[in-house]
Amino acid sequence: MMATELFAPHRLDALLGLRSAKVRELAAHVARLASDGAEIDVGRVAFTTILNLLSGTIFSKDLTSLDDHGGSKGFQVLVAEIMESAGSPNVSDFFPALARADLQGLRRRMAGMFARLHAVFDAEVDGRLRRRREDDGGSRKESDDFLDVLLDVAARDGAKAGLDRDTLRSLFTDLFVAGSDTSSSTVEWAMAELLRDPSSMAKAQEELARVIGSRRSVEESDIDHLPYLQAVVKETFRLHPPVPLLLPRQAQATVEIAGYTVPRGARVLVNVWAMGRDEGIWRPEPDRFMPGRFMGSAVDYRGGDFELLPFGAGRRVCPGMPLAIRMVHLVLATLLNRIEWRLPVEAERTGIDMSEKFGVTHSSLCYSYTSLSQIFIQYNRPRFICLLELHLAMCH
Ligand code: HEM
Repeated sequence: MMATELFAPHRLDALLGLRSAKVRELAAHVARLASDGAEIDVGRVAFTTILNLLSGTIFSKDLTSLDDHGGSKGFQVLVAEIMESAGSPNVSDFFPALARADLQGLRRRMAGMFARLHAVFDAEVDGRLRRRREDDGGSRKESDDFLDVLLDVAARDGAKAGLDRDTLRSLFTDLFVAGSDTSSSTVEWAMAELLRDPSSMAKAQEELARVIGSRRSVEESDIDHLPYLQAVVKETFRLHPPVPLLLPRQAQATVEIAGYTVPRGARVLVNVWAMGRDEGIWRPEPDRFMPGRFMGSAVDYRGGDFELLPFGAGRRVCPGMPLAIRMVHLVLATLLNRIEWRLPVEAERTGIDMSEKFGVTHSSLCYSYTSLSQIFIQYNRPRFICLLELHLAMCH
């Protein structure tokens, strides 16, 4: 259903105007901060914008705001907290016998956070059902967003559709948790890499100036005409895949792969982080950010080229990929279009801290025309490498 209904091109196209409005707000927000001489927290504005792009697509509504007034931050803070807890190493994953004891209290904390998140979703569903009842006995469509599609299917197929309240809650939770930090951290890594590499930054901005001209806002239809921007996104996925080990798999049968025996029932982690830096594949300088390596190359990230798999591949490939690709290019292009970025004096002197942090963490990277304060981003490299070696050692 995700592939055929929710993320189908016609559905995403139908909500194109809504996403366009969100990135226009982002452009205006950044311009306002810049004219005030304020610092711009790239991680925060990207995260907020992506959350609203998602909530627009799902509920036709903003669930947070770029401006800090009012209580609009609640939802954003909640999603960020869930990401952080979900990404924390959990002793129970490695010693299932201890799971019931919930030694770190993670399960208890997550349950509380999910209850708050579900209350937000319940309010959206209840409100929509009420309005649909008021409109022509429930037959009129409100907006063609994901919620309408799901309620239409539930109304048409009844219990057969399997879309009861619990399922809707889980589905929305999956979409927000899986779709927000992954997309916004990609934008943030791309900006960090471009700031460290002025010649790539200049190329991306020249291309935007050529293609977008004097228009203030970038549209999704422009993306096809921005090959260098696309190369920047590919190079960012190669070096900084937001899900570095994909989702765990379990071997259904004992198989031999590259000289290793993977026994039936073994849990297998695919280390796309290491694959993206494999010097046998990525020559020259696999650790260096060089978007130009993708210019004129047919290698793509949609699951067909096994050297670049930020969205996974096969039956469990990320279902949100069509939306993620649109959002990441759109937000990145909006931040780069007609804006001259510079690091703050201090960061200019010390360099950007590009170290990675364990967990699915809402990162914070601040820039302005004149300043950047800090950066802390995901995933601890050594830990992931150790984990993979441990698994291979266990399987061998
Ligand atoms: C740059 C952005 C994104 C990246 C890199 C990404 C990557 C991934 C990866 C690697 C997986 C696991 C696939 C596998 O193990 O083979 C996954 C699963 C998933 N993604 Fe994404 N994702 C992104 C954005 C999104 C968005 C925007 C949504 C929805 C709004 C989304 C929804 C999901 C869901 C629901 C799953 C779980 C699918 C399942 O259980 O099989 N993702 N994603």
